[in-house]
Amino acid sequence: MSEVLTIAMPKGRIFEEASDLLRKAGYRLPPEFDDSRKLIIDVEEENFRFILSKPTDVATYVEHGVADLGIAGKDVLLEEERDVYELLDLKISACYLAVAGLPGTKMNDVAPKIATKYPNVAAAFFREQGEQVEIIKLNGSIELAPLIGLSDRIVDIVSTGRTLKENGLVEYETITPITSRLIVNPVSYRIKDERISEIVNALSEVI
Ligand SMILES: Nc1ncnc2c1ncn2[C@@H]1O[C@H](COP(=O)(O)OP(=O)(O)OP(=O)(O)O)[C@@H](O)[C@H]1O
Ligand SMILES: O=P(O)(O)OC[C@H]1O[C@H](OP(=O)(O)OP(=O)(O)O)[C@H](O)[C@@H]1O
Repeated sequence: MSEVLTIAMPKGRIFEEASDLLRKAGYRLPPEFDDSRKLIIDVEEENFRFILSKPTDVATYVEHGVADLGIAGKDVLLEEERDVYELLDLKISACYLAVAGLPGTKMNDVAPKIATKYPNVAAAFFREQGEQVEIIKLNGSIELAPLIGLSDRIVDIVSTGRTLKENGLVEYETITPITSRLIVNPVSYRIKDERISEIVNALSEVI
């Protein structure tokens, strides 16, 4: 019998598409998987242990080795630069990071304010553009910031564009496209390489 692999799955938006992909790749996940408040789900037939976590915490579990594998948004990986390897672009939960703001506005000449959930990505983007900005970290409802005068611009995820539109904001620049990635703990990758390669191959077939 092969060893158990622990996989950190993001709850929320990515969860359904990630489970569908695993099923398409031939893994039998129980119905409990889709409708449960349990945070640890053992799938004995496949020798998997799933841990269900906040999307932003997946890479933390993998970095610390309490999960061998994980599924995480590229946005989170760019923001946190965790010590994990990226094995596959799963091409699910596609969206992109963009700079947005009120239409027809210029950024303040001196230290324009940028509100975002992604302070590191935003700082790196404006640094590369040669702009000195002040980053304001928020945890959600980022689109509020320019509407109430907290910031000149936001850096946030855009998917359908509906949130920007309904709040009267426009996109100024695209930063980078985002999809979810399969990530691995570097030590697990070395010692559980056979099983991990098997999963990578099975998933590659259905991406
Ligand atoms: N429209 C979208 N808004 C936000 N994230 C999206 C969107 N479309 C795809 N994603 C992907 O889904 C991930 C976020 O999932 P979800 O929205 O469930 O988490 P969250 O609730 O924002 O995270 P947290 O619970 O930590 O605040 C992002 O990291 C990104 O990769
Ligand atoms: O382009 P759209 O399809 O409208 O999606 C983009 C919106 O979705 C996300 O917010 P989320 O729903 O996660 O809420 P939050 O503001 O609490 O982060 C993101 O931060 C945008 O606000």
